[in-house]
Amino acid sequence: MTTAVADPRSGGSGAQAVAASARQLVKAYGSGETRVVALDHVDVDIARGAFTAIMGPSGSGKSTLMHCLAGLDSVTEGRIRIGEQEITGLKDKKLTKLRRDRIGFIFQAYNLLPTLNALENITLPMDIAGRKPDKQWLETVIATVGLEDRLKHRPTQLSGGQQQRVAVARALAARPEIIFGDEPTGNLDSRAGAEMLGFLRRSVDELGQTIVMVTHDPVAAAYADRVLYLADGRIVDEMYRPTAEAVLDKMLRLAESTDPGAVAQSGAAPAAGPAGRRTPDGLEAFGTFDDGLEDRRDGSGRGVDFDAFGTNGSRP
Ligand SMILES: Nc1ncnc2c1ncn2[C@@H]1O[C@H](COP(=O)(O)OP(=O)(O)OP(=O)(O)O)[C@@H](O)[C@H]1O
Repeated sequence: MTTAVADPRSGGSGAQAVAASARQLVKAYGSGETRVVALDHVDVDIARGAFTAIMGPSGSGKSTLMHCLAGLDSVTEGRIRIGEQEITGLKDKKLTKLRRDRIGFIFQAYNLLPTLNALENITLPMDIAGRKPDKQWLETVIATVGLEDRLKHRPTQLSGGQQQRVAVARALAARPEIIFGDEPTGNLDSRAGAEMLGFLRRSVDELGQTIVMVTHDPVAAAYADRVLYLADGRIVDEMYRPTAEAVLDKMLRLAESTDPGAVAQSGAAPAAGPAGRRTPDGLEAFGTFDDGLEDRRDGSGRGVDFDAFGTNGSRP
């Protein structure tokens, strides 16, 4: 299945620049009886300057897709491009350089170096690449993630949320061509998560940053411009301008179509009640169903400093 980057906001006519793409991407692990096809002929274009979320049940291939797109994992078949450059077939050294110079990462395990303080961790990728940080931008990033008074602290002296903010600041500071995040807000409480997502959103809107994020959380996905749905290693659906409700609804329908029993057995009554309370059971296949949905989604939930991050009104 081919997923073109048509932008419905421009009436579907204007094709957007592509930041990364996969063509007929196959990723298989193991061999013989233990062979697992994690990605099954995936075609996808990731639009430049847009925020893309990847969703799908546990084991559907989300992380594998992200790792392959980011050049962190080899592919079994197919081609990956970052911008115009094909990365499949690149030798390790070139791939490492490409990742270092052009890609930013935000993982749940923050991968901060314990011997460096927060500021040093934030600027480390640029230091390694021999690039001077743009001082003004660095200050903007640090101020926005609220780390000004923690810059001299080492990771062990920071809370989990602060460490994650360092990791996000590190990814953004170098202004990479594309940032990949694997559940970037997974370990944050809802307030810190909303702040982080607001900041990522702002970096897309105001700075043209390209972000790809794997998430299980409909609220997080609602910050994106586009949601891709994976099931069994294939892209089975997508949604532009998502809302948390619409994402949740789509997840429910996909869970029903891939495992009708799960939703039926849960006693779910999809027509009744608020979407967020329907069928946590039926959504288990999607991993961590976020029970805090309503808290963060309702009108008053916007008090969670969305304004401070310039996202008020439009998201999630
Ligand atoms: N290193 C590996 N060796 C063997 N199989 C693997 C490996 N990594 C992933 N897989 C398998 O590939 C499939 C896709 O895994 P992947 O981690 O991409 O799924 P996911 O959608 O990110 O799942 P989750 O939401 O649970 O993190 C799964 O069946 C998984 O068991």
